[in-house]
Amino acid sequence: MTIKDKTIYMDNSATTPVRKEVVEEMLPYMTENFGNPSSIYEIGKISKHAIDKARAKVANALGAKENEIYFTSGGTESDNWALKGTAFANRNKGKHIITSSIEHHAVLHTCAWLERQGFEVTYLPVDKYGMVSPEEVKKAIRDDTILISIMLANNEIGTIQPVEEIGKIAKENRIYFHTDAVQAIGHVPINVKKMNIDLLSLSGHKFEGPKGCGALYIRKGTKIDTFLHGGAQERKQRAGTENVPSIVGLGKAIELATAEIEESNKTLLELRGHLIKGLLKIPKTHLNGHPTQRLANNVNVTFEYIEGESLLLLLNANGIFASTGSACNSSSLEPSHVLTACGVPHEIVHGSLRLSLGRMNSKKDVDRVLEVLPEIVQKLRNMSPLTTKEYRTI
Ligand SMILES: Cc1ncc(COP(=O)(O)O)c(C=O)c1O
Ligand code: FES
Repeated sequence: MTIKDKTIYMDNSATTPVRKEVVEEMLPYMTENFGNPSSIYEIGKISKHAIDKARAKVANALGAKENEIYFTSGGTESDNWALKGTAFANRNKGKHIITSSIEHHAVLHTCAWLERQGFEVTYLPVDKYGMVSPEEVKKAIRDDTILISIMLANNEIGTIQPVEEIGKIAKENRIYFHTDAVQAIGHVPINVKKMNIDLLSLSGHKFEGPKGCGALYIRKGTKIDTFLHGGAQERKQRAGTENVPSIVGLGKAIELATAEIEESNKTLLELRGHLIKGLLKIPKTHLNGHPTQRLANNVNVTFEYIEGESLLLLLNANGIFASTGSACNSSSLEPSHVLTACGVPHEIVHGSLRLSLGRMNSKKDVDRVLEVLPEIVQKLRNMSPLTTKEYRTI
């Protein structure tokens, strides 16, 4: 399906379109510069040089050194590598890991697997805004804690965690600190040194780069096992012929996204404010996530009495693309683990809607959503047996 002029894409937390400037940089690496970066002849060297350039751009965006950046196949691989790699490399020191109950499944399912391998995991609760308390992190630390993994920003509700404080606690206790920054790139300024981050995951397709390409920052000196075994690529840490075009694209995308953070947040905050204000005019509607400590592009609301999936179908029929929660969850009928952890009551958790804004969205799009949504919500409420009399129009 192509995105036609009249459709409105408001699911930028699921993925983003690849930006024109990024595509242009990528193209030569799919055509004339197709060499294998491990080859020593000219077109091989061109590819190798392009990867080095992209690595420098990622390092620059994070305040890291170039030799601390490793390219991967995306956020999921980076999270898996960070957690499994540090857990096994440090198991002589301990077997305890601390994380939160609202992490992405790339972290939560990896933790569950690690538990089956004999590690022990503490899943910290969050407050009603989805915030992890640094005090709770401190209290959860044991003598055998080897890793703390807390995401920078949540993919469903956009809550931004006090990562700098948590990083400081980890450092004081000589525990490795990993953060999943997949949703934060291009929205939250990052400096891994200042924030005391030892490992950081990112993914190209969330900031107008290509899909299937990401990176893991590993602070120099971190004890971590190799995740993919094979050839000597990525300084022998991550085997496999590099995805050169995508790496080049990721480099360009992170460069642009980081340079434009301030300007982009200013625009997005205005749109977000307008959207939230309009949505909360619909009766029995609640904002999920933190009122201020949230990603500038994230809106997540719950409408009482209705069911998110039907809402999405009717929005889709009106050319509006959105999500009920996280992308992978939309095919399962399980209630969102994030909203559940925030204490959203079971009866209404299914009535949630995530609208995530992007550079393509304008005030006109927001106005259109605000024109269409109240009617859809009312239509569904009229159909639902749960709706009380005062919220029905027929
Ligand atoms: C917070 C977070 N972590 C990890 C991932 C997984 O990234 P990828 O799709 O690149 O595997 C996502 C994507 O949905 C995400 O939002
Ligand atoms: S499993 Fe992918 S969004 Fe949760």
